[in-house]
Amino acid sequence: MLELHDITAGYDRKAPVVRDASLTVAPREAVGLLGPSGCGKSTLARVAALLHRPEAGALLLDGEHVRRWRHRAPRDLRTAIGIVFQQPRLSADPRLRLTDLIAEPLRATGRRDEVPDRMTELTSAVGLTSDLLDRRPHEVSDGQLQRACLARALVLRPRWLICDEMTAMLDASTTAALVAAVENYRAATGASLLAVGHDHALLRRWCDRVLHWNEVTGQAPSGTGKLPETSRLRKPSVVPPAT
Ligand SMILES: Nc1ncnc2c1ncn2[C@@H]1O[C@H](COP(=O)(O)OP(=O)(O)OP(=O)(O)O)[C@@H](O)[C@H]1O
Repeated sequence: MLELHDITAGYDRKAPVVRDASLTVAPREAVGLLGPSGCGKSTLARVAALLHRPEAGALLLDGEHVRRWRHRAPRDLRTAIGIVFQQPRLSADPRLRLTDLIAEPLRATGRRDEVPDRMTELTSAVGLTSDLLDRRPHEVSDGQLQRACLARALVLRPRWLICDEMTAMLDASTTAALVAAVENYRAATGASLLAVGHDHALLRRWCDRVLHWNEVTGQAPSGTGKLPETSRLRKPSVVPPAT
């Protein structure tokens, strides 16, 4: 279980961008988080991924209170969470070939011997062809680079996966491929998912439950006040190859 309780976080102590946000993601559950641009979704996602220390509130992972963030977070907790960001070019080291980008977390955690097997599994899982693996980020498309970023997020077999607007810049075919890759991974491992985004239709198809920012922060809903309904994704069984 991933639990965020009354999280307050931001970049200026006097003006936090997230105030009293709470949500939980149960084992094997896929939770979608919707909200207007700039409300603080990515900041909350980064708190959940142990990348941003909150000013107040509690994060529990399987009942264990997280007390340290970023490089101070315990390795077993850091490696239990995988995150994929919206803009692959900002999150991928431009000097690394895709093969090194994907394998880097294994090398950083002393698991080099797993690299060959994991590369074979993951490149097939995310639909990356072998000719792309020797290229650097500027030599591939956004969709191909995002596939590599997803493979990197999965390489340590995280128990929780956070997709922060993972498909916002991508076409429908690449979006379907990446969602299918995530769902195939979750079906095989039982991992949980927090998917942040703006696309109501996609999150409602993809996730077991969809929360609006108003619900997470306890603010009064704006507009009609009608909240998204829950429904399940009909999963594509084949990951289309990278284009
Ligand atoms: N590193 C930073 N330093 C200062 N302010 C930041 C930083 N990152 C984000 N912000 C601000 O915090 C607020 C929330 O940003 P955040 O990215 O969490 O929102 P979001 O809901 O994910 O937005 P979007 O849907 O547009 O991606 C915004 O006003 C943004 O300008």
